[in-house]
This record gives sequence, structure tokens and C-alpha cells, in this order.
Amino acid sequence: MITIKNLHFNYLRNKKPVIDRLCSVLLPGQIYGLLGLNGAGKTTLLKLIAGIAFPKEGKIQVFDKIPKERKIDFLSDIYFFEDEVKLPFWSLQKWLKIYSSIYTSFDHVLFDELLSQFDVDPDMHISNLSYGQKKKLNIAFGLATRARVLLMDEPTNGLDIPSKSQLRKVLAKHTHEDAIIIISTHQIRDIHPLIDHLLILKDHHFVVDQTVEQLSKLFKVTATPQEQDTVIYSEESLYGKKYVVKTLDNLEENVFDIELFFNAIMTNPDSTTIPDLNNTKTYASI
Ligand SMILES: Nc1ncnc2c1ncn2[C@@H]1O[C@H](COP(=O)(O)OP(=O)(O)OP(=O)(O)O)[C@@H](O)[C@H]1O
Repeated sequence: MITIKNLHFNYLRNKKPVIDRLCSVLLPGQIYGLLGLNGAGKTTLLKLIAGIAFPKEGKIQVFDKIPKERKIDFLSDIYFFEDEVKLPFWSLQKWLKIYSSIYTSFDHVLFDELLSQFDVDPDMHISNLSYGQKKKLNIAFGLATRARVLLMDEPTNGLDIPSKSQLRKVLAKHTHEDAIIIISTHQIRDIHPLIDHLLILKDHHFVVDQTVEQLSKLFKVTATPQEQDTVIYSEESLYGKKYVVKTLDNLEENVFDIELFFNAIMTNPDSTTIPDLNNTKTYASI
């Protein structure tokens, strides 16, 4: 479990908060989609969870560890897939030998299997890999660490179309019930089917922190809104106009489109109040 309480963070040279009064509880077995506009603070939040940046106020606890203490058993149980992969100019095998030793549960069989699925030659020198191949190498390595916390910053950036589908498959196959995966992305359509829970970061905290299942009972996308529907957003598409509407009955799951919902939240901030169907959190007013 990741527990975040009243988190506040600003960078040294800028007193303006990047994260402020942010609270949440993230549960094992879930894949979280972290969305927000450019500069909303998504990467910063991932760095705070990874123990790379330190909270100015508030608290983060990852399982029973405090990230900023950077204890060995914490560092070997978390993997941060940064958007820009920084790898040394070594042979892949040398890099693997040195870095895999940090992770007590590193699964070499899985690493080889993933590398082969991604079509990356294990005998290459890292400096000869393309941007996308480095990204795939890093994904294979991160999953093979068997870390319980995986933080992914724009994992589909630079991947070709078959690799994106490969990534979806490997994530679906190799996630386990005690793992917490947070995927920060602007390319939500690349990973939409994987997302269990949506986190939308706006004005320095989460304005949406709900399961996709709950949201799909509260909102739907339709081409033909009914008189009783409350339209919160509409967008022209190739196939005609699409509307995001609040539903009146909270029982059935509807067609839910994360990207359209995100646009609705960004462009229509006053129209929506999202009740917490599980009563686990306070109401999020948007
Ligand atoms: N090292 C830094 N020093 C000072 N300010 C920073 C630093 N890194 C990020 N920022 C600022 O913090 C804010 C949040 O940046 P962050 O990279 O976390 O946003 P993001 O949501 O990941 O953005 P994007 O979607 O564009 O990647 C931005 O205003 C950015 O300018």
C-alpha cells in the first residue's frame, strides 16, 4: 500500500507549490493511470514516491517504508521507469550483471524472455541501441526486478505500434496481486484497457481519484444524450459528436472513455462532483 498524507512539495528555486495538500491511498493489485496537463507535477510526484525528491511537508509511506530514508530494502522493491532512459555506455551484459545485483528477487529468466519478446539482442552494446530499444530494455529490466512498486513515466513514448501492444500484454501478464503500478502518460489510449484506477492531478492535488469501474457507473459517452442526461462535455470526432454525460443510475457500467473524461475535467471544471461510491474518501469537487 502507498499512503500519501497532506503532501506538499516545491522546488528550491521556485516557491510556488508543485504538489499541495495531496492525499491518497494506493492499493496493491491495481494499475493506476496518472494524468495531468504538462507541468501538473506527475513526474515530481513519481520522484517523491521513489525517494528521489523529498516532501517539504506531509508524509509518504510505501508499504512500511519511508522513501526519503532510501533504505536498501525499499530501493530493491521499487523501480522508476523514467521517460528519458539514462543508461551507461556499457555492454548490455555488464550493465545487467551490475544493476541486477541490487534487486534481490531479480528474475533472469523473465528478463531474457521479455528481451526476446521485444526483439532486443542481449549481446548488443547499450550505446548501439536506438531510443525505442533502450526503452524496451529498461521495461524488461524493470519488470524482471519483481519490485512491488513500478512507477512508469510515459512508458509508450518512442515505442513502435507492435511494441505498444507487446507492452500491454507483458504488463497484463507480469503484474501480480501485491504489485502497485502507476503509469503517468499523455498517451492514455495506448494503455486504457490496463487501467484500474484513475488519478487526475490538477491544481497541485488529485481532483479525480476513483476506480475506472466506479467512474463508468457515473459517466458515459454517448452520441445521443437523453433529455434527463447532464452533458458535461462534447467533442467533434470523425464519427460525429460525442458527449460525456453524468448518468442517473449508478448501477450499470457504461462505455467509458478516459481521454474524453479527462478533457471534460480539464475544460469543464465546475460541472462535476464525483461521489465516492465506496465511501472511502471525501467527495472530490471539481
Ligand atoms: N528540477 C526542477 N527545478 C525547478 N522546477 C522544476 C524542476 N522540475 C520540474 N519543475 C517544475 O515543476 C512543475 C512540475 O513538473 P513535472 O515535470 O513534475 O510535471 P509533469 O506533470 O510531469 O509535466 P509533463 O507532462 O510536461 O512531463 C513544472 O512547473 C516544472 O517547471
